[in-house]
Amino acid sequence: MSNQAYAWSWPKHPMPGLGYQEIIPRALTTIGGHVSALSWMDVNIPSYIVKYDDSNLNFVGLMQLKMVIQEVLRLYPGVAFVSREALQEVKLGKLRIPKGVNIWIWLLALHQDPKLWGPDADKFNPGRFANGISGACTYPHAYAPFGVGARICPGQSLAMLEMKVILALMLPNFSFSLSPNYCHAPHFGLLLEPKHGVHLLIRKI
Ligand code: HEM
Repeated sequence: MSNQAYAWSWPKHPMPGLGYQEIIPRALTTIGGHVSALSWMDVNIPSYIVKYDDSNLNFVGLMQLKMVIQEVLRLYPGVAFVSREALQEVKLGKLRIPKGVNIWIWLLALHQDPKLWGPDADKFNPGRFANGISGACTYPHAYAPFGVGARICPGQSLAMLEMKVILALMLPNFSFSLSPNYCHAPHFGLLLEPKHGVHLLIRKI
């Protein structure tokens, strides 16, 4: 591939799969659309990622990449809600929940509540995770892209590792920006999906 820009469209995945099939294109779109917002890193995106042929692993880079993924999962949790059934009547604050009622916890609302995340709750700001999840929001359980409690996603560590590896291989070698054809339309199917697919311009670095 020469260093000219290529248009690329990541189609909607034909079958609902594990969340990262949606998260990787979403991460690239978010990164492509927010290159200036990443100036908090004070470095170019490609330079902070590990290169596998380097003998010195760049752990700071990996931490920052983790923060980028965490922020993408906050704004666009692939699994948009988790549900629980009340096995017995329970009181949550002033709310009485009868036995047998299904409760849907809508992660988009939880992840963008300014009372929990501050006034920039709707902004892409990976730096908020610099001191971990508890440093990013007032109530750590409010961050739940992998669910909560006993039924929390058992694949979360594998998923985070896979996303880091995939992005660490792509970002040092290609730059991404949004195509003028991109239409921002998060859509709730079984997963939170880009309704019209993902359109990116890719340039070999
Ligand atoms: C970005 C990727 C992923 C996301 C966002 C994600 C998210 C979730 C969420 C929100 C739940 C529901 C948790 C709850 O109800 O509290 C869940 C459950 C589950 N996930 Fe994932 N997941 C991902 C990747 C994976 C991977 C890679 C695996 C396996 C290799 C996996 C296996 C499972 C299983 C088996 C459950 C059901 C757990 C149970 O009900 O006890 N997930 N996931």
